[in-house]
Amino acid sequence: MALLGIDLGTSSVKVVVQDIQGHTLSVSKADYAVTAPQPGWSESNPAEWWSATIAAVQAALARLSHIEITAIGLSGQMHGVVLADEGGQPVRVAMLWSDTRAQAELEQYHSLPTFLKERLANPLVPGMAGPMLCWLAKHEASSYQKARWALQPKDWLRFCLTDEVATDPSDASATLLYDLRADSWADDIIAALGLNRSLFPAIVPSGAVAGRLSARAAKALGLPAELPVATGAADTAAAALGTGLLTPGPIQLTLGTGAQLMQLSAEPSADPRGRTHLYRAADGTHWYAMAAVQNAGLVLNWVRQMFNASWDELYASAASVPPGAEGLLFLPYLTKERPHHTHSASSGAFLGMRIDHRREHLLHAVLEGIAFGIRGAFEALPAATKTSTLRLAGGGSEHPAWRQMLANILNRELLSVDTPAASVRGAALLAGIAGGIWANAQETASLAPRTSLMASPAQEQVAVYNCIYARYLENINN
Ligand SMILES: Nc1ncnc2c1ncn2[C@@H]1O[C@H](COP(=O)(O)OP(=O)(O)O)[C@@H](O)[C@H]1O
Ligand SMILES: O=C(CO)[C@@H](O)[C@H](O)COP(=O)(O)O
Repeated sequence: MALLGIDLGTSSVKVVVQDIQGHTLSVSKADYAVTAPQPGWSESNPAEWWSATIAAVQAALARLSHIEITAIGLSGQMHGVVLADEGGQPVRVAMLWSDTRAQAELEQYHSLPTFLKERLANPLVPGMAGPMLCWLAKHEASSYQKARWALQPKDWLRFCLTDEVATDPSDASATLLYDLRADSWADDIIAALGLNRSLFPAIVPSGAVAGRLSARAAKALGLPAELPVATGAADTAAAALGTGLLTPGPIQLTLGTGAQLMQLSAEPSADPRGRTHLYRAADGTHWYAMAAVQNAGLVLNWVRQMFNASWDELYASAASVPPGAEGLLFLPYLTKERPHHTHSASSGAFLGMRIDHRREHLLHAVLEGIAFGIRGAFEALPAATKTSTLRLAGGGSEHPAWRQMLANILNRELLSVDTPAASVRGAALLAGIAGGIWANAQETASLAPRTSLMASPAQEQVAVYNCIYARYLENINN
């Protein structure tokens, strides 16, 4: 008996086959493109998601012989929107969380009555399904009208697997179309924005069976038809479940194309300063506060392309150049950042460049700039000052020199969670709940991966970084 987890990330799809004791039997991944056809736009082609999923599932299964998959679970990048027709065909490419074209449409949100805005319990940012649908309705009315469904990425993928449409609370709550108190689509807000309510699917618990693998999808993946497919969860929520984070307290930092700092809460308490998000967790009982960083791995991807640098070269610069890159400071605002600070730079910059700076200074400064951005987000979480340790997860957290830089800049101990990919492990656990292995998320607690100390802040560097961080804050506030 084994479980199949699929995580539809921003840069790649990850697949895991896991046994019911929580051991990883096989992993695979397949990449796809994120494109920016115009400044501020961020899109992916769902057809590439589907072909990458087929390739990754086939590759994961090919490494195993005689494996019997009991159920499939999903997780995925959050906030974006796929407009699909009745049969699930996308009517245009997907718009992603890093897309900022709907900035002007936020005005529609700002003009909602306060009692309605309060139900959203979240800061208003453009890269969420709600504002992006307002943009589509206004600027691409033909696609908007052709659409039968407006889906989050992993919900579209499940549609391909099962021919059934659904979403779950963790993804629905991250659309700016959800009432966090009532735990349902915010019908009156959807109506006030002039959006069509019937675009949004039923909300089904993350660990419920949302459909069964269709004969067509089964043939493509090389699996038996009729396997139960769990509704699944948003990637940050799935990462908490996958790392065994099932109670309020610890703060977890997930580094991927974006970076997220999250902490579970027992109550749906919105951030009164409007700096951090509040969403539903994957366990069906908690909420979580999240400070999300747009400019994390996507800036690493950009700098690698610009400088034609390998991952090793990029990370080697963390140790080969002294803290502060000898006066060079990078502001990582390549896309509009989420509102952790009252002000933030509206574009990226290298500041303090001199003739003696070499390529590795630029690479090093980029790593530092991203880490300063993560520190800003961390400090926006109300519990940050009480926390001396952070749990670290995600595909962008693997290099020791980068982890050490993060520990020094955040001035926190970093714990590693012993799992190759947290979100996809969460997806596999949700498959287990849908498949009847566990009754609920709490029952997976005994499978939690081990944590161990991975990096401690070096105090002499912490002091240096505190000064450079002050310079960073001054510059982003200008
Ligand atoms: N050595 C590395 N190989 C691949 N990606 C890396 C590496 N180091 C950092 N990254 C970053 O991590 C991201 C991939 O992490 P992952 O958790 O798979 O993200 P996602 O879910 O966004 O696809 C990439 O966008 C990249 O910026
Ligand atoms: O935007 C957020 C959270 O607000 C991310 O959770 C995205 O969902 C992307 O995650 P990765 O694909 O970078 O892991």
